[in-house]
Amino acid sequence: MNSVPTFSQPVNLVSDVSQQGFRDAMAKMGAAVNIITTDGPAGRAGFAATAVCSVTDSPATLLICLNRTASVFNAVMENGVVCVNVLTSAHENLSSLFGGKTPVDERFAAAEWQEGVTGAPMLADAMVSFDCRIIESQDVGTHRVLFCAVQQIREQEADAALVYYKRAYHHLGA
Ligand SMILES: NC(=O)C1=CN([C@@H]2O[C@H](COP(=O)(O)OP(=O)(O)OC[C@H]3O[C@@H](n4cnc5c(N)ncnc54)[C@H](O)[C@@H]3O)[C@@H](O)[C@H]2O)C=CC1
Ligand SMILES: Cc1cc2nc3c(=O)[nH]c(=O)nc-3n(C[C@H](O)[C@H](O)[C@H](O)COP(=O)(O)O)c2cc1C
Repeated sequence: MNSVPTFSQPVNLVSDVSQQGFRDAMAKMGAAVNIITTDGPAGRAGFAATAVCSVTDSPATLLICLNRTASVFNAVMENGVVCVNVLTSAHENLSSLFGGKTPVDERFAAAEWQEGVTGAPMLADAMVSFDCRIIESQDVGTHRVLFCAVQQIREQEADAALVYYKRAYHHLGA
């Protein structure tokens, strides 16, 4: 079951750039690290993600690119809600847990969570959390692009952000 509308129009994927060439180039694009969580009828799940960006402020909307082979995929699509938890420098180990093959209960046991308005788990000490409802999605290659309407924002004070750059974690603003 899939509660989020998905546009099936194929996207032109022709490119002369190799997969490895693209990844090597993308490794030079530093990015904030996030833990994306969901909860609802399909259960709790979460994954680490750098492919997150702002779409528009009117109405407040984010996009997330989720690999369709990820273990969280069905839960995210069936629940139709996500919380984007932006990580601080204190969350390096947590990111590794949510980015690997770790069982879901072990991932969530490593931190404290609260419930946002959508029911998705909010990381208690995140830099900022965006609690969202998924309103549209589009498949592109291996990934599904999720368009997410922001329902609630919670911000907190933190010394430094967690950044992923050249295949390693860095602390920004420490
Ligand atoms: N957007 C994504 O799906 C990302 C997935 N990852 C996962 O973490 C693993 C380790 O990543 P790295 O240490 O950075 O080394 P890597 O060489 O596998 O990836 C380098 C960069 O390429 C991009 N990338 C990697 N896999 C991708 C994918 N399937 N689709 C689109 N972009 C992708 C990301 O920007 C990543 O930081 C990756 O192999 C992948 O499984 C990591 C970052 C982003
Ligand atoms: C730093 C980092 C960033 C990641 N960014 C993304 C991302 O933006 N989109 C995505 O689908 N997977 C991303 N991943 C991979 C997922 O977190 C996860 O490892 C992958 O979906 C496999 O998880 P599974 O074992 O639960 O299937 C990233 C992993 C790491 C370590």
